[in-house]
Amino acid sequence: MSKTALSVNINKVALVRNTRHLGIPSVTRAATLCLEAGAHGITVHPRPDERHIRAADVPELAALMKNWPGREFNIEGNPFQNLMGFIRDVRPTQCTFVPDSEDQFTSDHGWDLDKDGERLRPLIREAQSLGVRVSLFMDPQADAMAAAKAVGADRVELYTESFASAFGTARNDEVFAQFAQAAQAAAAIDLGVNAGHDLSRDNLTAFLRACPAVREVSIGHALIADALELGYAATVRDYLRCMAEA
Ligand SMILES: CC(=O)[C@@H](O)[C@H](O)COP(=O)(O)O
Ligand SMILES: NCC(=O)COP(=O)(O)O
Repeated sequence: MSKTALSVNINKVALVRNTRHLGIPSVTRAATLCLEAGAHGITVHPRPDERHIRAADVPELAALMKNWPGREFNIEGNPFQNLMGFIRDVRPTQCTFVPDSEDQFTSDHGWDLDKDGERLRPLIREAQSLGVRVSLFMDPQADAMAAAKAVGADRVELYTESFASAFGTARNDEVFAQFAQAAQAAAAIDLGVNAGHDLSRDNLTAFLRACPAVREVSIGHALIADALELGYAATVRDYLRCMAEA
């Protein structure tokens, strides 16, 4: 069994649902099937434009998660936009602060803490005072980990797109080393490390071998694409197998 938790991001289930007014596929049913198959948590990123997860999904998922003690609900978003309202209302296990603009195509960079650290600090403290763990979405820069710790974060989430796109290419080793160094720098100062973005069945085992200290991976796009072919249960079990092989 892997030491790392798998949190399934179900944004893309909502994306398909939103193209009709029929309520299918259901995000709560998707979450239930993933949890039944052994996923350790569920992640959503309710963007202000509600292109996939809608505000109304969040309390429904929070209520569902109460039936799964020990499993984690992670809400991602920008705390200067709509995220803090969700945190105050449903108090998830974890929130991940992401510096996306309102119309961002998808997340594509981590925080610049020189610029935003001081305005994040009170929001981090507020979330923690509500019992919510705070993770900061960060680029894989070892020298930025101390600043994440200094503003009060419990964890960082390393933005893994560059890992996924370098995987198996000439840049493979250089980028692996960059992630390993960032994860080690965080662990050395007792800052928990999560990771996510474009992780898949192809690159997940290699990622966790390079960064064994990672506490949680959140995976959505590739996992839901696999689930269209294999079903949620077989897909989740296969991701857990990839993690166990690391
Ligand atoms: C924070 C992050 O890494 C994202 O992967 C995100 O949650 C995905 O967002 P979309 O599903 O809207 O692309
Ligand atoms: N935090 C990353 C996440 O939740 C899912 O990212 P992706 O697998 O959809 O790229």
